[in-house]
Amino acid sequence: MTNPSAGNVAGNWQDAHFGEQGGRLTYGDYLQLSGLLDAQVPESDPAAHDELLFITIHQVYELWFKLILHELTDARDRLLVGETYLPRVRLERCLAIQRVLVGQVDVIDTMTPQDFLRFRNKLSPASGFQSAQFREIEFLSGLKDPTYLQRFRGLSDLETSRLTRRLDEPSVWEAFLVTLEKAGFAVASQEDRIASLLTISRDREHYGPFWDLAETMVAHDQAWSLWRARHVLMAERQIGTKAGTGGSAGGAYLRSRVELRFYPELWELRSHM
Ligand code: HEM
Ligand SMILES: N[C@@H](CC(=O)c1ccccc1NC=O)C(=O)O
Repeated sequence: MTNPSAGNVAGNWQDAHFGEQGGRLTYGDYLQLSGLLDAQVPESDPAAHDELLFITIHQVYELWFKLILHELTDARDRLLVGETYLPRVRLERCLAIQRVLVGQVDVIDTMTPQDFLRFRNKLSPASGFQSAQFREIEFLSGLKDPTYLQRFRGLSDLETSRLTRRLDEPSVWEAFLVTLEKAGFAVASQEDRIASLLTISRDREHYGPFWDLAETMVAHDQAWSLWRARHVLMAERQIGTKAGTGGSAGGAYLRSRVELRFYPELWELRSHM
């Protein structure tokens, strides 16, 4: 049996010229696709087949990095005024994105070392070490490393000013401490902070929002380390023990970075429970 209203829906859809109801905005304009899809420019000539994959995956990473910065900045700003609910929501979104960041390594793993070597020599001295947004995420999360600005001299003026700003402004960790302080917890010394966090951990009925927030921060931290660990395997699968295009020892350098933490005191807390 036919459904008369279904026929109407189809008829209305055609009559209305769906997507052309008089407005001028199109999908392509809204998403600036002409610029976006024009921005994959291989260095190899003739182009090595897998270079498009390599460029695309890095661009996708940088877009997700931009969104993570947007979320973390808002989480930090809200923590500074004592909020806990939306900061946790923002961090949960970062976490979902970070799982995607780890998952999409599978796409790079479809490239063989032979195919990577067809264009790798064109990349030097560039490397992921130069990703300013990656470093901004680290600074904003809580892992501030002022020596990065000296170690990497090829930053653009804009990148330098953004990174300097991230070093100067409060990190998510510093803002978390502001929130705890506003709620009456002592945060001046590491001893104070561990004691405060222990109090929170022992009375979740009372301090649930603080506990949940701290756990989401641990998850954000953990997911970043998982990406680092996955990146070591990605790199060694491609280049073994060779030095990196960026001038580091390669896999050995990357492995030394896996143990870095955004929130060492939240991990330390576990030992005191
Ligand atoms: C074929 C795949 C890849 C290889 C072989 C590789 C290799 C390396 C190596 C050897 C380094 C150390 C710096 C150097 O001396 O070059 C490095 C750093 C880095 N790479 Fe990759 N990488 C790959 C893919 C990616 C992807 C897809 C991303 C995503 C953005 C990325 C992001 C980074 C970042 C952020 C660093 C700096 C890490 C730090 O200083 O803690 N890499 N990579
Ligand atoms: N550092 C890598 C090359 C590489 O992966 C790369 C090169 C240019 C821009 C981004 C890169 N991605 C991560 O390091 C290598 O040594 O093979």
